[in-house]
Amino acid sequence: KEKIEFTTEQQALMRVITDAYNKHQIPQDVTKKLLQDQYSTEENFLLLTEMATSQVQVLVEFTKNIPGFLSLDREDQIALLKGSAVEAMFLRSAQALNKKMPIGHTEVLEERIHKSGISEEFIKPMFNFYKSIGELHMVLEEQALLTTITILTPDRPYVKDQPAVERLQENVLDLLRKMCVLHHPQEPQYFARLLGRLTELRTLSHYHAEMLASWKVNNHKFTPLLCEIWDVQ
Ligand SMILES: O=C(c1ccccc1)c1ccc(-c2nc3ccccc3n2[C@H](C(=O)NC2CCCCC2)C2CCCCC2)cc1
Repeated sequence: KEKIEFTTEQQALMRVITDAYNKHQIPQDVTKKLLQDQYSTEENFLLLTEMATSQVQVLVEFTKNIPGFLSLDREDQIALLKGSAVEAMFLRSAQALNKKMPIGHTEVLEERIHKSGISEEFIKPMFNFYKSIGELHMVLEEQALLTTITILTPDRPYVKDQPAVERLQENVLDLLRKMCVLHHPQEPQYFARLLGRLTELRTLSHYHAEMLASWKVNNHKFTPLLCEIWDVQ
């Protein structure tokens, strides 16, 4: 059995990232709202744009707490945020769906999402992703580290100093690998499975602009922040 040792730096990194992940999350009221009422397609679209807008704001605050992020080139910081915002949104959505809820609530929530106005062709890949995240039973630290790794992806469009991002990402990858052995000792491939989800996530975000266009509403109105981040309008 491999003895897991964390260096002092790794312990500090884990704490900073976990605390920031906990602190910067929108109140899970989207699930409460969805469980309360059945909304029209228009209302659901508006709800998504509101939730996604506040989630981008929260993501910006979260990245400020990633050690080294603010020392990156300023334009690279923007490129990393822009490149990871949709993926971070789907990760948060997956966690919102897979959260422990009273009996029957998850089914109601899934039903409401199915009926929200999202076109059928995108429902399947989206729920496949949510299910594959749920099966991993990630602990909170793993969720926080996985989100950080997504943000610190060196090969996003327009990133100039990729090696600087790689160095930051490597530290977080090393820490996540150890956390996986610690929390899932019986599953030696767990770390690899976790990283495999990032490939699925990138595919989802690749189609996102097209997915939005297919949402059955007349005019797709977005906030200025979403127009920036989502490449829409
Ligand atoms: O961009 C999306 C898309 C996908 C396919 C086609 C077109 C757009 C696309 C993206 C997230 C979700 C999505 N999956 C969810 C899983 C569980 C709970 C809510 C979820 N949502 C939406 C949501 O508000 N997500 C929040 C979660 C916190 C972080 C910010 C985002 C609502 C919006 C009201 C209607 C029903 C779903 C649903 C959809």
